[in-house]
Amino acid sequence: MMAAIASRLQRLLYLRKAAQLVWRSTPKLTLANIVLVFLQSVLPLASLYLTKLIIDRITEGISTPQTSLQPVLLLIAIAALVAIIGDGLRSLAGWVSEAQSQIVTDYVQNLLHSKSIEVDLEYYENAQYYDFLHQAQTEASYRPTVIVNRFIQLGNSSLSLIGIGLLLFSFDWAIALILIIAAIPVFLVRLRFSQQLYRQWQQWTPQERMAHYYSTLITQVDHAKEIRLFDLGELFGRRFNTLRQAIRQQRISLSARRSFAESITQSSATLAVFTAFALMADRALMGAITIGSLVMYYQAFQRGQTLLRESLSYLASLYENSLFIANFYQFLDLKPMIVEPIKPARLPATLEGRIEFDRVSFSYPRSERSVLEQLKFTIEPGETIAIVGENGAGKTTLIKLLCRLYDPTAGAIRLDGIDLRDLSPSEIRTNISIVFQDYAHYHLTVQENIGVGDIQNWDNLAPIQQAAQWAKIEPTILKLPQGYDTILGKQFINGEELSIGEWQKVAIARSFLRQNHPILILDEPTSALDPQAEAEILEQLNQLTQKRTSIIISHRLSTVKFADRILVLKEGKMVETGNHRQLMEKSGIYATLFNTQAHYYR
Ligand SMILES: Nc1ncnc2c1ncn2[C@@H]1O[C@H](COP(=O)(O)OP(=O)(O)OP(=O)(O)O)[C@@H](O)[C@H]1O
Repeated sequence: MMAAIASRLQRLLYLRKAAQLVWRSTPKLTLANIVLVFLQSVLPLASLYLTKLIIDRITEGISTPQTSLQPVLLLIAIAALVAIIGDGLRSLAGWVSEAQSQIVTDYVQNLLHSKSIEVDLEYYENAQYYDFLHQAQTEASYRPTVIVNRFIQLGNSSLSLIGIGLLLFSFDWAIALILIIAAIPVFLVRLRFSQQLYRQWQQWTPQERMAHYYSTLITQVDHAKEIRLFDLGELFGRRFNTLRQAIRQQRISLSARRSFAESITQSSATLAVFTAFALMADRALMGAITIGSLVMYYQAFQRGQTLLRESLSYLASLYENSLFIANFYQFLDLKPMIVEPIKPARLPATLEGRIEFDRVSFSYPRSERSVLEQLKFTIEPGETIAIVGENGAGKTTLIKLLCRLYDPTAGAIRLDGIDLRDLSPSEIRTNISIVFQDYAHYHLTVQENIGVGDIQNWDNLAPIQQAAQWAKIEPTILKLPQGYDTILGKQFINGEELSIGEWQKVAIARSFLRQNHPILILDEPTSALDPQAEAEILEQLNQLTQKRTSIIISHRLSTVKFADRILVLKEGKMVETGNHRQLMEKSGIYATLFNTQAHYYR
């Protein structure tokens, strides 16, 4: 009971927040919207009154011969002017509301983007996060504008309703009561179906996302080759249809039930109008009211009914929107675990680059499995360390911890003696230059693709050209139609596709751009390169890593052979350490791996 009340109050709070959001993003247009809707609600009252005056003048004129047409024409002209102004205001209001919703949509999208950047990497490995994101993306872009419009419309229709209600009450309270009673069932039906729609929508989200996933598998370039070669199109298409069919059927069935319930309540409301009409006709026949008044009261009753229905429907819509907007605010409330300490420690102005793993253990969130166990080693400034080990040994995970994308479950990682958890994540990351195993392909120009490695200077072509030369990709770039200005990838017009190895060289160039960063991390940097390119880049690396602390992960033992020290990981534990010669003499895991690889090259 208390929980239900708390959740209702929370929803009211979300409505307020949504209204504030719209106000913050478009104050002028919101004000214009309020004024326009207000004016639009006053005009119908004026035209009602004008209709009464016109009819009364005509009936008077019929009974009094030789009455001039002029006063009636004047009234008709005023009524026409009011109608024209009404049309103009409606068009203007349409434009204002469109402009407002465009701005709010982009504003909301920006909030979603900021939160997506802020949350931990861990959220991206969590299906519930994607459900949240999907719900926020599909609903939040337009709901805040709808909420504000509903508030304004509710305010206005309530104002008009008060006017019409007073008019009807002054005529006959029973008629006013009929008006109210007839509207209540329509309102209750709307509330009930809003709740059902929301509940079902929450259940649909994972299925909708999965259907969307199958659709992207079929339509996106990433899988286009395999879809054709393995003939997967029909299978994925079928799965998409099965999911969509289930959702569609539930939607259609809910919509049918809603329409049926609405038609019943609506018919009773229509019956009420005619009952009221009969009562009014009786009064007119008894001579208690003029024909003009009959028309006015009847129109007032009809208008009052529309207004009341609208007001209640705006209320129901506010309720429905409060349900749907809740997910957006819950998404915005997600808290990153990897945060800036309240008083971050500062790294020395010139970082030495000593890295210390002090009995570091790690399990991924929501997983019992230990990925790293009691890792203890120190990398001295300027040292080049290689990490080897079979697939799944924990090499990339170790790097993710070092970049503070995750925090260790136990133990500590220190940079120049300072625990990473005491440092601001951005300060750690600005000292590291890295090539990830699954580096990104940006469908941007070549210059931008390399420039993202040092975003403060990405306009500066000279260092980018230098990095491209070191990564041995410049000859390829110069052959592209627009050189460094060529867009890479085929997503956009005039885009040029590179080979996988060429893309990898672009990623390497990106990391070379940060040549002043004291720590260099390369996770499988040359996996797609031909032996010649690999040798050239390794040679370059040797020069660039002279004074930097460097970590290289590679399965190609020829790549790691030259490292100062090699760490061998097995199932998250460090099982051997030493330089190439020492490890070969030891005849352990490393020596076996090296000899196996060498055997295949002989
Ligand atoms: N995001 C994740 N959530 C849960 N488990 C993960 C995640 N990423 C990796 N793992 C698990 O952690 C273990 C270590 O993975 P990691 O990527 O560090 O291995 P690796 O040594 O780099 O392997 P490879 O040589 O194949 O690149 C694997 O068993 C993997 O299943």
